[in-house]
Amino acid sequence: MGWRIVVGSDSAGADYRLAIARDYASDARVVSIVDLGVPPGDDTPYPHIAVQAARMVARGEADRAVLICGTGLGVAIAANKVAGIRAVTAHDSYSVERSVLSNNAQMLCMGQRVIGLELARRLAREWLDYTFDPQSASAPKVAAISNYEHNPAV
Ligand SMILES: O=C[C@H](O)[C@H](O)COP(=O)(O)O
Repeated sequence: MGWRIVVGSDSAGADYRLAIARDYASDARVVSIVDLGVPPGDDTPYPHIAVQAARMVARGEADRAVLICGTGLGVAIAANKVAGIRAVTAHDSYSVERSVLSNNAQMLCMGQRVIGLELARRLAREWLDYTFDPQSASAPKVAAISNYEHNPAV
């Protein structure tokens, strides 16, 4: 299987987003990349990019998304407003691994003002090594998250 990836950022994350998109363009595991922007200097607020990316993943038009902003926080908060989305901010290798194996997260968010470019590129690359195991002990916990989405009053 090849990954269908969407990338997006606000202006504060544009440089890292472009670098990661370039890496994915030469990664044999990636079959398609949609770049939602924005260019450096564009003042589009990060929630609009994050929700656009999240909706693409939720609709099944992309498998995974990488979002970059200044901290990686705002894009994750915004993306998680979309039903079915599990977006995480992760800046270390172990968290990136567990975000998939424990949480089945489809969206990785990082902060251009928080970590170095080479680490961000490495984490974006490592992230594609992992797939969630629906038979794992983590699966019922992820299902419990989804149940709160479907039954918010419970
Ligand atoms: O989480 C938000 C991001 O870091 C964004 O790039 C910058 O947001 P701010 O301009 O509101 O600090």
